[in-house]
Amino acid sequence: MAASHAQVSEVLVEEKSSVRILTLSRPKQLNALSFQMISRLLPLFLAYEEDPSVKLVIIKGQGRAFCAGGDVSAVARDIAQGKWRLGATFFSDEYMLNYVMATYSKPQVSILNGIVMGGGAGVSVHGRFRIATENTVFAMPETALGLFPDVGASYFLSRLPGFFGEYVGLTGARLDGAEMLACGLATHFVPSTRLTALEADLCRVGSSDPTFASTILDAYTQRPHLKLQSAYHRLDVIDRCFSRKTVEEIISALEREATQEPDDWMSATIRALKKASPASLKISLRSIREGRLQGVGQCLIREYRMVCHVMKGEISKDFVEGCRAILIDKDKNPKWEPWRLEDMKDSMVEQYFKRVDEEEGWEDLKLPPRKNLPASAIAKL
Ligand SMILES: CC(C)(COP(=O)(O)OP(=O)(O)OC[C@H]1O[C@@H](n2cnc3c(N)ncnc32)[C@H](O)[C@@H]1OP(=O)(O)O)[C@@H](O)C(=O)NCCC(=O)NCCSC(=O)/C=C/c1ccc(O)cc1
Repeated sequence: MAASHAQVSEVLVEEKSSVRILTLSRPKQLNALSFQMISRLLPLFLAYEEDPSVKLVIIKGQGRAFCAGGDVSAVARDIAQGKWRLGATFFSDEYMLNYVMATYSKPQVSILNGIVMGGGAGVSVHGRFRIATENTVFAMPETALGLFPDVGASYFLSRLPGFFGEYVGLTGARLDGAEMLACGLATHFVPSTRLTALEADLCRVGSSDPTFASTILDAYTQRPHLKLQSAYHRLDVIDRCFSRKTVEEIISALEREATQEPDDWMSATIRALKKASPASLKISLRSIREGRLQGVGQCLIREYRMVCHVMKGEISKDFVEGCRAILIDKDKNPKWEPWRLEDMKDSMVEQYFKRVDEEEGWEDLKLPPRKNLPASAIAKL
């Protein structure tokens, strides 16, 4: 099927010898992923995998963002009009793309020279090489939006050192390029002034064996210093608090630490948790914990069940409320339901992890078979 005008104009394609460069191009919306973008990226990635003349794929963003996430406002509109199944189609295609990237047989180089949030992490972190710069701002902000870290985040967050993934996923904390590199979300750090030269060098790669791209990237990478206030210096406190079994225990542990040694980081962390959707916090914690024991495909299948429940809104309607408060009315004052953590009962959390089976025609996410993959194609974190 021919690509539509929106598909073509929102993802720019350049062919440079054996390399394909894909540029996410909705700069005014910070390259938020539209349905058209996802449905263009997926067939392109599949075609490049089949094409022996393609050895490497570069993905980057136009303007000040790599990608600020899925286009939340479009989906919130659909849900408000009772069309949550349209959103489900968006997610199934998006997760499919995440899975293809996580199991991709050729190196994907993602250039993260700006904002990387939510769905933006999903189209980069699963790939082989992730290049951070001094402009990178990474976050998984979903709990502030009534959602949960999806796009395979329960896989990649649960693989971060200690309980850093729980910290990043529950609080929506922002990480800079140095922090992304330190925790493993990025594989390299390259100053933005060197990106043009790096891209030109990568275009000379003649093999899809990742060691060739790796040698080029190693020549450009730097070891940036973590800033003094970096959360990555707090791994001991993060592990002590975010390893707790429940969200309530995590907050109590942080509050105990704060009475002993109050500081700005501790207050900001507690504040972020208290402002987030209680329903989101509880399902996110369980999702990351389950992710620790699952492969990337299993994580995506489980997240798809969860996101369909979120969109159906039969347990909580926090996603529509979060979009209203953050992106539409921008009053930053969501009225969560339930409002208190203790009112989000285990039995309610449990429902998000079940099949949506009473729904006519609803099916679990079916991931495409991935055959004859080289050892380097396994999930990368
Ligand atoms: C911190 C940001 C990234 C930058 O702030 P800023 O520098 O002050 O810039 P603006 O907030 O003015 O953003 C510029 C424009 O981009 C738009 N935008 C900025 N992110 C977006 C965006 N994810 N979407 C749709 N317009 C956006 C934003 O609405 C605005 O549009 P406009 O008011 O018309 O100028 C800020 O935009 C922000 O918090 N964005 C939302 C980040 C976020 O929550 N990302 C989504 C995580 S959840 C996710 O990825 C999955 C979502 C999803 C859920 C269900 C689905 O079915 C499909 C997808």
